[in-house]
Amino acid sequence: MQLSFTKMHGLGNDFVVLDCRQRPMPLSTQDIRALGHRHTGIGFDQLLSIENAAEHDDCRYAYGIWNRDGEAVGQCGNGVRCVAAWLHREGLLDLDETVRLRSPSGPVTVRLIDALTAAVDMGEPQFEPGAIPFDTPQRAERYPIELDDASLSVGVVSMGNPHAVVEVDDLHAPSLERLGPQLTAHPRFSEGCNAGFATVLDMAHIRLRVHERGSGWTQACGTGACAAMAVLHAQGRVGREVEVRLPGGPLQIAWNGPGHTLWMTGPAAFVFEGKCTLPE
Ligand SMILES: N[C@@H](CCC[C@H](N)C(=O)O)C(=O)O
Repeated sequence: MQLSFTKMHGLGNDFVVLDCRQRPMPLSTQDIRALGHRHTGIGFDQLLSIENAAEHDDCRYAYGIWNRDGEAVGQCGNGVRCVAAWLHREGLLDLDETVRLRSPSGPVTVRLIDALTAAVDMGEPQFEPGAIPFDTPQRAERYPIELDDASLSVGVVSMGNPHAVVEVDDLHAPSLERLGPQLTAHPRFSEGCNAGFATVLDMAHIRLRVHERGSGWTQACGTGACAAMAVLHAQGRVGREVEVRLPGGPLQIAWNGPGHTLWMTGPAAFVFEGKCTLPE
């Protein structure tokens, strides 16, 4: 099978983007794993498909998201900015036009500020444990979680995908290498979670690293940045407009609190166009 693709990234969170407007996404779970492999495939954190929206949908296009491990997921913040930039390059989305796109977890509203910068309405953060899903008898701002050799105090939220957010003093502590994978796979998250480790610099600046479910440590996680801002805002640790700096660079996040949707602004980049042949 011949495959044409676009390699893109958002702050180093890298994607293979497939144009699936004329045919359904052709890859199996095994194909995705093989293509995502950094040594024997193309290499990516997530695969994105760009699809036509269903008839009568008020969204102009739809997109699908798969982690490198082949599992389909609900949302990808860096990915949606890349989808918007790709649609613009194809002449399907104008600058400054506001468009709705259907993600696997529901519609998002996107506006391209320039050809490679998008502002995205990521919806309202969901703190209800059942929405994440997170196993707890009652909702709280922070939950104690026991790992093999550490006890963490964790905030949880869904941005269309599950996130845990932990405040830490040192983002480079060697222990995070162990804690990230353990938290991602903790049994209280029945579908796993994206584990964000955040340092609050002041009310408007956060530093963040995310160990992603299905992809491992990434250079940036857009929904992770939204989740960190939402959790830390709910805890009174940051204000309404925050720069979240990830290893790959900064995202701007704005949220007015419960009852409001959250906006993320950041870049998208094209890397190269490619073709590959998959073994039958
Ligand atoms: N990198 C993404 C998140 C991708 C999905 C995530 N790994 C999950 O399993 O939920 C982002 O930029 O948001």
